[in-house]
Amino acid sequence: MSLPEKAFPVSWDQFHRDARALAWRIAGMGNGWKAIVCITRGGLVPAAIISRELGIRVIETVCVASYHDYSKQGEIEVLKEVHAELLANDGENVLIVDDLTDTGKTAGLVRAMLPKAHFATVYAKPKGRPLVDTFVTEVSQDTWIYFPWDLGFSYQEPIAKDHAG
Ligand SMILES: O=P(O)(O)OC[C@H]1O[C@H](OP(=O)(O)OP(=O)(O)O)[C@H](O)[C@@H]1O
Ligand code: HPA
Ligand SMILES: [Mg+2]
Repeated sequence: MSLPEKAFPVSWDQFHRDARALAWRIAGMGNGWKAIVCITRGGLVPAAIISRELGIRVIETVCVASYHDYSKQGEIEVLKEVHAELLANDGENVLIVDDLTDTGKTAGLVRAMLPKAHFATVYAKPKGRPLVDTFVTEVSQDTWIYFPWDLGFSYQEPIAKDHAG
């Protein structure tokens, strides 16, 4: 992946609102969820917010890592699988939660484990979008989303400084 051109920084407040908006969308689909499977680590924060909003108290993890270096995707590694009990019935009534889908590789991998689960992310880029069922905000493929847990305060160059046209 080449270095993304645009930056989309997200504050805690904005992330909380967007994750809650995702919970509202999922709430409209009924309340038969038997568990959330969150994709660590990014899925942990939206899973906590959705769990609180929808009263889903069984939370499982699938531990996946692929971006070892900032913005560079390596081999996807599954560090921990989903518990066998949730794999039964192909993940029916299971809600998979992640912070975003980018190339869709992570979503594709986890979807294959739980083909009947509902896949929800807060943000989606065009390549990953077809792999998720519900999301809140789409950002372009050449944008890097900066999550509040990765950020500190720093000076920002004006957008027009190096931007021709
Ligand atoms: O659609 P993709 O191109 O597969 O990228 C999306 C995945 O990348 C990030 O996770 P990452 O592997 O960086 O691990 P992390 O959640 O621990 O930060 C993000 O949280 C998604 O899970
Ligand atoms: N932001 C943060 N983590 C990511 C992204 C992104 O845009 N794409 C894949 N992992
Ligand atoms: Mg992740």
